[in-house]
Amino acid sequence: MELEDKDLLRKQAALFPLPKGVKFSYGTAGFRTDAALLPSTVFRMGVLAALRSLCTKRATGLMITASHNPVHENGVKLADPSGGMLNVAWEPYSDMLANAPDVENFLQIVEHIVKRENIQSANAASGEVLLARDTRPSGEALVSAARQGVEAVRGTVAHDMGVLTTPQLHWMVRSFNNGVPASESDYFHQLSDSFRMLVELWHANTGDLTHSEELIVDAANGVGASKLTRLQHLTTSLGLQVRNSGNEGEGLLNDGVGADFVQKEKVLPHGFQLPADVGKRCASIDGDADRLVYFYIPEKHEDGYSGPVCTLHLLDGDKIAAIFGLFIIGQLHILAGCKSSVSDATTAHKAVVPGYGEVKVAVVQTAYANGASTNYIKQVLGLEVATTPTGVKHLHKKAEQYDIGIYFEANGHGTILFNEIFSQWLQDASVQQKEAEHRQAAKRLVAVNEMVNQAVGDALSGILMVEVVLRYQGWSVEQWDSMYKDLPSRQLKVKVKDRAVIITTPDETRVASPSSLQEAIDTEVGKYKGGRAFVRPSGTEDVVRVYAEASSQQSADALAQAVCVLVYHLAGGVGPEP
Ligand SMILES: CC(=O)N[C@H]1[C@@H](OP(=O)(O)O)O[C@H](CO)[C@@H](O)[C@@H]1O
Ligand SMILES: [Mg+2]
Repeated sequence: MELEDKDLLRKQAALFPLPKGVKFSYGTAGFRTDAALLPSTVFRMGVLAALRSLCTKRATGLMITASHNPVHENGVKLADPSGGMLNVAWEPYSDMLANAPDVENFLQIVEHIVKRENIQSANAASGEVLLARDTRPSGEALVSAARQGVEAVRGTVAHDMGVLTTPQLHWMVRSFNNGVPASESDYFHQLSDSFRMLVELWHANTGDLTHSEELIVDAANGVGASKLTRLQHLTTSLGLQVRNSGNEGEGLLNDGVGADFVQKEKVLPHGFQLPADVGKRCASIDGDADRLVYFYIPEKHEDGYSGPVCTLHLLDGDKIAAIFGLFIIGQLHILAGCKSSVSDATTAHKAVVPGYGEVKVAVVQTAYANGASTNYIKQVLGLEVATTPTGVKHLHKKAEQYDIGIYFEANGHGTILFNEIFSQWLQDASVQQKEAEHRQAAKRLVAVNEMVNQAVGDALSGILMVEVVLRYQGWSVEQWDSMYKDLPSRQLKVKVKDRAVIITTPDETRVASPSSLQEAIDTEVGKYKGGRAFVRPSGTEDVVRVYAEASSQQSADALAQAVCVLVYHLAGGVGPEP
């Protein structure tokens, strides 16, 4: 690095001293903590985003959000030039920079990165970083810290894209680097145009539009609310009612609302009532609108269990993956000339499409996927299921290995990826195929590729896709729910002194250390019919997560509770015994 570059960095970095006694970790999805502790981290991530841009000679992204965490927290995530998450090989740099104790140490790490990645210093503006934030009050000051970080690296400029959802920023980075229109308004038009196209193409299908009721969306009092409203203005045939918009009197961001709350607690979010909302099709998105789950309040409870679980029926990321898989395989069958229709998935098998060959399709899940979804996707849809560790960066990478990769975490974060060669083939097929039916199936898949965010999981495009498939199927939310019945499950958290003492196997289903903990879990699981349980340290919260499945809800609850007690005793629990 040249002397003047160093001087500029040194001067700017001195404005953002590291808070005392805090250790930062990039974790599953970027840094998250109390907003007051973050200016130095965000400044330093601005520097890293700039270096990554100079290194790749393409734009990168920096998002200020703490997703589903409470409103006083904030965080920072970086987007790679592809629009995906920061390249994992660069994650160690982010940890090193964020924890550098003083300015000189920070400069040394920057120099190390510059040297190792062979980054040439630039005079003209050759690096670009797109910045955005969610609606948190601390966001504006943190974007300013990020901008100062970006611009402390000579040769890079920051573009403040304003208040956006996380997936919008990722989409913009990807589009910008692909040289296609990349503004927020382009995003909305791309989504709404492809939705309209899919609705038009539905008329050619055998499905019947039996539900015309509007969808009610819990927007977590977050950034997704205003974006959904905007989307709805452009997409008139999408009946939508947005609740928990963050308007006065509607409550705080993520407080008893949003996809994370609904999926983990399985209770109704604020703003939804009995009996007024019984039977309605509802959805929840999270604080930065990258997660989506659906739910409804059933007319009556069939299982007689009076725990909190009965309050709503949840259609989580697994069920979204299942309905997406059903649609995709249905269209591929049309292209392959199979007789089975979209609504007859029982005959599903590998799709061999004339002119292309076998289309490789898979659903990618994590250990948190409900066992019943995995069985359904494999056995009924006939699709391959691949498994990765927690965190969309892992799922996304795996999904890229297929012609069509559908990935979802149970919590509702996921999307459908199309590989470039296959998507080009589909575009050609949509005009060149001899049969009108085949051209239409190809057109539908082209529209899905356009509509569903190719950079990251996106609750807005996810809603459009679910609504399209429900129309094609002529299904109500209850009919969708009945694709398969979830195995009863329970997810809990345990506080321990240092969650890093728990080391899991790469697939996260077993504890490698301390080994006494895995032995104790095995013994406990053995007591329950159809039992399954695993624990892992969270990458976003200071807790150990416990997951359990069993043949009844009472058993799943009891198994999860028993495993919590084991973690508490064998991995250094703090506070009262769970
Ligand atoms: C069990 C669970 O839901 N874990 C979530 C959560 O990660 P943890 O590492 O479990 O805290 O937040 C991640 C980021 O949003 C998300 O990708 C992941 O699925
Ligand atoms: Mg989120």
